[in-house]
Formats: sequence, C-alpha cells, structure tokens
Amino acid sequence: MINTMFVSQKQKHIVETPDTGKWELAGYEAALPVTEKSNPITREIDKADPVQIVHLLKECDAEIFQEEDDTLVNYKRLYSASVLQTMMDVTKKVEAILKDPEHSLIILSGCGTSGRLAFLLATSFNKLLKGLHKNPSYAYIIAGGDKAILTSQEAPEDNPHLGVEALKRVCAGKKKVLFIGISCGLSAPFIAGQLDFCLNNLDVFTPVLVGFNPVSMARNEIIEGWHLTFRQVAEKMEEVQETRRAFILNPAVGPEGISGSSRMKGGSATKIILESLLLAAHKATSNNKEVTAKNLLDWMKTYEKVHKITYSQGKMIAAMVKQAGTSLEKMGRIYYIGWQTLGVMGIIDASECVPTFGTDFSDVRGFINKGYKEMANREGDLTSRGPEFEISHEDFMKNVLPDVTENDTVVFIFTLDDDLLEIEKLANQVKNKTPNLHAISHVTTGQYVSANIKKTFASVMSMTWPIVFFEYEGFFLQKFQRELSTKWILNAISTGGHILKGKIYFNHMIDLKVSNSKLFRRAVAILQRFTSRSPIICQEALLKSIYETDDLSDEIRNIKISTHTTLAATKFKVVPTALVLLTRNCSVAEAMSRIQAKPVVRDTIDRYLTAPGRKRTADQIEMHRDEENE
Ligand SMILES: C[C@](O)(c1ccc(-c2ccc(S(=O)(=O)c3ccc(N)nc3)nc2Nc2ccccc2)nc1)C(F)(F)F
Ligand SMILES: O=P(O)(O)OC[C@@H](O)[C@@H](O)[C@H](O)[C@@H](O)CO
Repeated sequence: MINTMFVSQKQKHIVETPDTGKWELAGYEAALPVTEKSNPITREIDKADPVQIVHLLKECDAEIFQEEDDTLVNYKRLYSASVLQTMMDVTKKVEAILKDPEHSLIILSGCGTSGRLAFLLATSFNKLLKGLHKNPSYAYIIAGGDKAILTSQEAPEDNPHLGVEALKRVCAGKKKVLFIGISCGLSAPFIAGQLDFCLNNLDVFTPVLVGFNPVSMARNEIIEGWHLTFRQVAEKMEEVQETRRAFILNPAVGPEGISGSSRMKGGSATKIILESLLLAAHKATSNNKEVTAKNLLDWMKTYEKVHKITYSQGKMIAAMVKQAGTSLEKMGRIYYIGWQTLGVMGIIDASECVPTFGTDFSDVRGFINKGYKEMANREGDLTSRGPEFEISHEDFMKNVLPDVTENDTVVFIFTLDDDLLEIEKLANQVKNKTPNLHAISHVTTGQYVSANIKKTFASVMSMTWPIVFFEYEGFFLQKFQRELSTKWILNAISTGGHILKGKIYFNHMIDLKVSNSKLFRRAVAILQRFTSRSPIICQEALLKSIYETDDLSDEIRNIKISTHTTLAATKFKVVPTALVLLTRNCSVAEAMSRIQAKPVVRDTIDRYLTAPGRKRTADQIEMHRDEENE
C-alpha cells in the first residue's frame, strides 16, 4: 500500500501506481478522471461477439441519462438541478446575443471530435437562423483548422497560444461574445488558453466550459509555455460563475466504453446538452417566452427516446458490426455514403478511427452529397490538399468505387426526404462491386422504404421517428435526433469492427499513437495498469521505446513532452513495445521484433501478462515473471 498518492511537489502530476489489486483503496481511482476510467460494463468487451458488443455499448450510452444517486461518490448528472439551472443561465446569454447579431457572436470551440461537433452545431444553428431570414450569429473554431474536421490533428490540442490566436481572429470587431469551449476531459490546453483569455476580457467575453469531469478532476499538469493548468483555469471559472459572468456545464456521464475515447459518450452528451440549450434559447426568442428548467428537461428527455429507438435495432446494428469486423480482418475498407448532415456524421466517425485505432485514413472513409458545398465549412473546398480530403459522392465514384471489392463494406445513410432516385442509381453502381451494401434510413411515421430501395441493399435498417408538431425548432430537433441515432450506430460499427479485428485489450486501446500530451499520459497509465510498475519505470520504458534506445540519457529524460510526442507520432507500436520491455526485461530491438512478429496486440500481450489458464482481469494482472527457460 503506498502512503502518498503523489510524488514530490515538483512532479506532482505523476501519480504513483497502487499495489496490485489496491487501485480502488489507494484513492487512485478517486483521483482518476471519470473520462479516463475503465468502465466495468465493458471490461471484457474484447471477448464479446457482435450482439454482446452492441449490448455493452448500449448500456454505456444509457449511463448518459442516469439520474444523480446517493452512492458514496455522487457527481452531478445531466438532469441535476444545478446543471439545468446553469443551462437556463446560459440560454439567457444566448438570447441576448441573438438580439444583436451584428455586434455579437456565439463561438463554439474544441479539439478533435469536440471541434468537429463545434463545426456541426455552429453550421446547423446558422442554418436555423437563415431559415428565419436572420443573419448568422454562430462561428466555430477547431484546433488545427478545417483540415482537422477530416483528419487527425493531435498536436495543436497542446498549444494554448494557437487557441488564443484563433479566438482573436474569429471574433475581431465583436462587442459581445459568448464563448463555448468544449473539452470532454477538462484537459485540452488549446481550450484552457481560450478560457483564460476570456476570463481576462470579461467586458466582451462570457466563457462557458462544457465537459464531463468534476472541476476537482480537471487536468492539473503544467501546460508547456503557459502559466496555468487546466484545473486552475476551471477553478477561476468557478469563482466567476458566482457572479454569473462565466459558466461550467460539466455533468458526469460515466466512463467511456473504450477507456478515454471521449468521441463516444462525450461527443453524444455534447450534442444533447448544447442542442437542447440552444434550441430552447431560439424558441424562447421567437415565442418571446422565458426558458424554464422543465423546457430543458423535456428537450433532453426526447434524446433518451432516441437511445431507445436506435438500440431497438440492436440485432441489425450487430449484423453491421459483424460485417465491419469481417471487412477489416480481410484488410478491406468501410465506406459511409451519407446525405446532408448524416454525411457529416459519417465523415466525423471515419476521421476518428485514425487516432483512436491507429489505422490508415483509407480504412474507414465518409462521403457526403455535394461535398464541401453541403459541408459549408469556413475554409471551403479542401479537395486539393490530398486524397483524404476527397469527400463528395463524385470523388467516391471516380476515385474509390473502381477499387471496391467484396472485402469492402459500404453503408448508405439517408432519409426519405433525400433524392431517392439518386440513391438508387448510386446504390446499383456500388452493388456491382460488392454485395456488402447496407443502408441506414431515417423515416417519419407513415413513410416506408420502397420495395425498389429495399431490394437494392443487402440490409436496410429503417429508423421510424414520430412526426414532430413543434414549431420550426421541432424540425431541427428531429434532424439533431437522426444525427445522434446515426452517431451511435456508426460509433458501434467502427468500434465493434476494430474490436473484432483484435485492436482492443479488455476495454483499452493499448496500441495508441502517442501524438499529444494527453495520449502520452494515457500510455504511461496503461503501462502502469498492466504491469503494476511505478510511473517512473513505465515512463522510462515508453521513452526507450520511442527513442529506440536501451539506455536513456538524462538529456532525453529531461526534454519536454512535446519533443517526445512529436517523435512518437512518427512511430508504430511504441506502447506494446514498452509493455514487452517491462515484462521481458529485454532489449528494445528484441521487443520490437517480438511485436512485429505478432501483429495482433491482444495475443502478444496476453502471452506476457497472464500465466496460462489463469482467469485474467485487468486489476489482478500479475506481472508475469520470465520463465528462465523461455
Ligand atoms: C484506467 C487506467 O488506469 C487509466 C487510463 C488513463 C489514465 C490517464 C490518462 C490521461 C491522463 S491526463 O493527465 O492526460 C488527464 C486527462 C484528463 C484529466 N481531466 N486529467 C488528466 N491522466 C490519466 N490518469 C490519471 C490522471 C490524474 C490522476 C490519476 C490518474 N489513467 C488511468 C487504465 F487502465 F486505462 F490505464
Ligand atoms: O474533448 P477533449 O477531452 O478535449 O478531447 C479532444 C480530443 O482529444 C478528442 O476528441 C480526440 O480527438 C478523440 O479521438 C477522443 O475520442
């Protein structure tokens, strides 16, 4: 049992490894951010079959809506009174901005998935305003710029100066700005910089922080080149919140099904909270009525129905997961062909696979009708930047379809309000290349998928939604709900497909690319968890693996993390290699050749970590000492 959780003040962010099996007692779990915890529901998801995988993900997603309970540790939840009160306070700030679009602005900002959702929300709400013949009041910022909508840009997340520069650029000339910074883990330096800038300019800015950890679990590591940690910024936000000049919306939604993968529950909860809040504000403005906590609760409760309707199709989702796993195992590809914002959901899910599963951009790709015209992103057409930026159906037809084989899986995603003739024509051309052609179609009660369409696809998953009688905002609520339903299905397909391919160990993605400081910390933490070695020893093994050296110089030990992550981003399998180093006490070269020899990470690790025949659970993993004769 260790007596101190933290090493000396100098390295206070280093967290000691509890003795094996003492993780809960040592308070380690207590300090561990909810967004980084291993979810007990999915502890053995790597051994689950497609039907079980979908069931486990459904259970995880259901935790988003779980009410506050009176257990030992009680975090505020989505429906908690304090969360609803803060949402109401923020709607009033939104209404004030909507009254004066010329001199004010609502900015949504985030990194990775949070930035992609910022783009989607800002674009959708500007469309809502346009339909009312009003000028746009929303803008978005994504770390790394528009190319980050489509490709993984992990490094800019660590740069608070980049965040501040982008913020200044986007709101030049505005007198009143509502800044909504989204960081699911309360951890992105890019967002910390922006929030701090707002806190120093409260005459113009009202900062709102959206995330899914308590402030006490906000990241407390010194940010390179900055004077504050994320936690210090969050604590300043809390102080200012007392005077209603800043707001924090941070309900717990429970750990992710794949530990740390905040694109999943974090992304879904971001959509639910911000769409409910903004729609309520727009409705109150057009009806000239006050927003009540009950309005907000009603809006958010409708998303709970989306969870029920979506996962009622669990069997069909499982069939698509199985198909995805088969394609990926055969080194085939998965293509999402979507219409309107459902095409954006496909592009978002596909772009997340690279940083999440360490795959190539070509393994899972999303395409959208009319390409960048439909996206309406600020920087316009990015096609010339390379093949990963080709996103239109025409690009798919011209540059991808000719090479599609029966190993590939194609998923069409549309509603019956889209151009059905175009859909049928495109589907028939795809059908000539692969029998694995599936459809996700969203219909309104009373609408039915035609027999023609049905016979074109190997399977059609049809989601039936109730007709909305709400006013104008109701049409957008229905669109948002179809987007969330699609997100849950595509997240299941891409996550389940990679689980079946053997990429996940228990519920962890061990072979992660260590391309920014959060991923570096996660890599060290995963090594601690699976070897029970100290963080220092684990960090040394990781550095030996990154620098491919058996004796680390003090110079390497002391250079800044961004140097380590910049180099690590160019390497493969650094974490599995470090794991072998820690369990075999061998040279880096030997560890690398062993990993090369066994591509499926899980089998490699299993061999080293558990004595044959032992029931393995992540926490009781004993470091498996070398057999002398091995
Ligand atoms: C659950 C597990 O033990 C684990 C997995 C990941 C981490 C971990 C990852 C990243 C980070 S982080 O420093 O980038 C960070 C991110 C967000 C935030 N609010 N605060 C800090 N910290 C992690 N663990 C951790 C952080 C603080 C205190 C104790 C543990 N810690 C533990 C493992 F089994 F997956 F390894
Ligand atoms: O929203 P956060 O916690 O600041 O995380 C921002 C990004 O790191 C995160 O979105 C990442 O790109 C995803 O792959 C997570 O599944």
